[in-house]
Amino acid sequence: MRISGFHLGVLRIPLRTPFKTALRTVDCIEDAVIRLDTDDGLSGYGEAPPTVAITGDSLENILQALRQRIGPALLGRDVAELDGNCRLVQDALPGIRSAKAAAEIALYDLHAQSLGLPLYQALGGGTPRLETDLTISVNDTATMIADCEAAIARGFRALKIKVGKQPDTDVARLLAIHAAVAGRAALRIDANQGWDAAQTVAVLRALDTAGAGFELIEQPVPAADLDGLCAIKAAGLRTPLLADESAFDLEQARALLDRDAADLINIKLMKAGGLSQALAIAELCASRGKTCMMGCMLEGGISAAAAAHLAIARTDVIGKIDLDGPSLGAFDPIDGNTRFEDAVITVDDRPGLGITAVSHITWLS
Ligand SMILES: C[C@H](N)C(=O)N[C@H](CCC(=O)O)C(=O)O
Ligand SMILES: [Mg+2]
Repeated sequence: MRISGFHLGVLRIPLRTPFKTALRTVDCIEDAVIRLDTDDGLSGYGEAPPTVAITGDSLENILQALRQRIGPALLGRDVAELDGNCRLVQDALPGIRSAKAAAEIALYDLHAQSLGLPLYQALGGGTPRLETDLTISVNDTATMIADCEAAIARGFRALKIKVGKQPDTDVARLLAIHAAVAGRAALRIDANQGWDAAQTVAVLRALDTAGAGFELIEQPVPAADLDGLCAIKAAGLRTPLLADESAFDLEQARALLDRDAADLINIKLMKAGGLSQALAIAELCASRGKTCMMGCMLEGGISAAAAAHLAIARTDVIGKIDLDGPSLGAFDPIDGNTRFEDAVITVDDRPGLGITAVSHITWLS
C-alpha cells in the first residue's frame, strides 16, 4: 500500500473563551491539516497548530514545509515502512517540527489502519480512556475563579491555572483560586516562562507558607534557563517542577534529566516533531523513572487524538494528561474514533484515528 497523494487544509474552530497565557492571547484554533491518500483508498490525517510564541512555527511555514518538502518526500512510499517514512519526515528539512508532527500523525494513522488496529493498539495497547485537565486562562482573579467553577461544573477534576503575565499579583491570584476551589479539583500552575528563578522560589514558598497545595508548577522560567530550574529544585519546595518549553526534544529531555532539573517532563507532539520522537522521550523518561505529562498546544481532534492514543499506550510513564484543546473549542469538527467529552477522552475500535469526516476545514488547492 503506497502513498499516492497528499492534500493540505486549514481547520478553524472558534474557542469557547479567549485563550490567554503569559505568552499570547488567541480566540480561534487555526491549524494546518495534511491528508495522505493511498493507492488503495485509505486516508491518514495529521494536524499542526501554529504556536509561533513557543515552537516558532507559523501557519505559512508549516504549510510550506508540508507542501514543498515533506509531502513530496512521502509520495510513492510504502505505508508499512513506518520507521523509514518517519526518518524521511525528520530529514526533509531543518526545524518546523509542527509540520513534521502533522506528517508523522498521518503516517501512524495510515500504518495502524493498514494493520486494522486503532492507533493505541498499534502502539502497544492499553485502556482506551483518559481524563484531561482544563486550562484556565490568565485573567483577573474573579474571572479565573468563575472559569474554575464552570470547569468543575463540566466535570473537570484537574485545572491548569495560567499565570506569569502579572508576576506581582500571581501569589494573591493563586491563593484566592486555591481558597475557592481546592479539594474539588487538583490545581496545576503554568507560568509559561513568565517568572525568573527567584520569583518562582518566592511564589512557591508563599504557597507553602499558606499551606496551599498545588499538584505541580509548569515551566516558570525561560526555556533556556536550566540553571534556574536547578535552583528552584534545590530550594526544596513542595510543588513538583514540570519542564515544558525547556523540554522540546530527546536531547533537551536528556539534558534536563542528566542535571535533575525537573521532576516531570511535558511531552508534546508539536515540540518533539511527531510520534516517533515523542515515543523516544517517553522511553527515555521510563528508563530514568520519571513521570511525564502528555500535553498539547491549541489543537483540534486530530493531533490531540494522536497524543491521546500515545498516552493510552504509555500509561506506564505518562501519568498526567493535558489534552484539552478539543474541550477549549466551541465544537469538535472531527468525526474520528476519539471522543473528547469534557474531561473524559475515550477511543472506539475503528482503525487508526478512525477519521471519517472533518468539517470546518478549508482544503487548499
Ligand atoms: C492547551 C494546553 N493546555 C496548553 O496550555 N498548552 C500551553 C501552550 C499552548 C499555546 O500557547 O497554544 C502550554 O502548556 O504551555
Ligand atoms: Mg506549558
